[in-house]
Amino acid sequence: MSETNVSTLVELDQIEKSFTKSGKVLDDISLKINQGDFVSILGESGCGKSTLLNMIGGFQSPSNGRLLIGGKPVKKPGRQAIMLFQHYNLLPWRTVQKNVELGIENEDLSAEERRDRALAYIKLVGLEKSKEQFPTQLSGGMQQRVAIARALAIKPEIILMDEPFAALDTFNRYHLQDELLRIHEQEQSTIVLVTHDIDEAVYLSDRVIILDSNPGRIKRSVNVEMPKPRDRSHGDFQYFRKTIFDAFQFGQSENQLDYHI
Ligand SMILES: Nc1ncnc2c1ncn2[C@@H]1O[C@H](COP(=O)(O)OP(=O)(O)OP(=O)(O)O)[C@@H](O)[C@H]1O
Repeated sequence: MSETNVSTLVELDQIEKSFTKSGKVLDDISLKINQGDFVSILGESGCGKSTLLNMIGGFQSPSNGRLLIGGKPVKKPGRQAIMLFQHYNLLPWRTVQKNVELGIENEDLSAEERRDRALAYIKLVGLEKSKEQFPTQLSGGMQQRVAIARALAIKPEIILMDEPFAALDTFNRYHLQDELLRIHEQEQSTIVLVTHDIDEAVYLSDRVIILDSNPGRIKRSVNVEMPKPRDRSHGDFQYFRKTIFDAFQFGQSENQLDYHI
């Protein structure tokens, strides 16, 4: 295998993951993610997408293989990779401002520096007017924006997203996808997104990794070579959707598919 170069942020080399009860869940996963990449992982339910994300985040260890972030083995969760979930995990008794400050309370910052940094990311996600509100006063889309601001304030090297927009209605989901693209461009973040939504993967990603099941292996990697922001009605967009859809359809009857297209 080649040496990790400057732009490679995450490197998985022949990763396997087995659980005592479930047996081998992931097999022979080799993948490089460059700094600033937006990579989506698509696959059937239970194929190991969350397990893969958890390993990159240091929440679980590979059974075999090598997993490096910035050239160093991932041994435990840390600030290098932050996970965002479908449920926003905000503290209901804290305001937006205080929720965003939460992740940086252990950092060596004065109260003013902490407040200013949190506020900068609250502004970035367009919630400045809501900074003194509590989570229950916000829509689901706004709560997810708070969670995104909280993750960004930590300045992680990589943001891991496990179906972050699945709980939102279509309108809010499209809106948040556009926000995420803007943030990705502005912050040059590295993002790994697990999704069931082919349209979402094509709209957002530089690369879509399609996993097989039992055990989860990389079936196909598709580079979505289209400028952003993307037009969902463009022929090239349809082409990438179809390419990915066909990769799933192979060997399956249509009624087994559980994907939004
Ligand atoms: N801690 C664990 N102990 C035992 N088995 C586990 C554990 N975590 C995950 N698994 C098993 O590993 C397999 C992959 O689970 P995982 O949650 O990674 O799949 P997924 O692709 O994210 O699924 P979904 O799309 O439904 O969220 C499943 O069979 C699951 O039961």
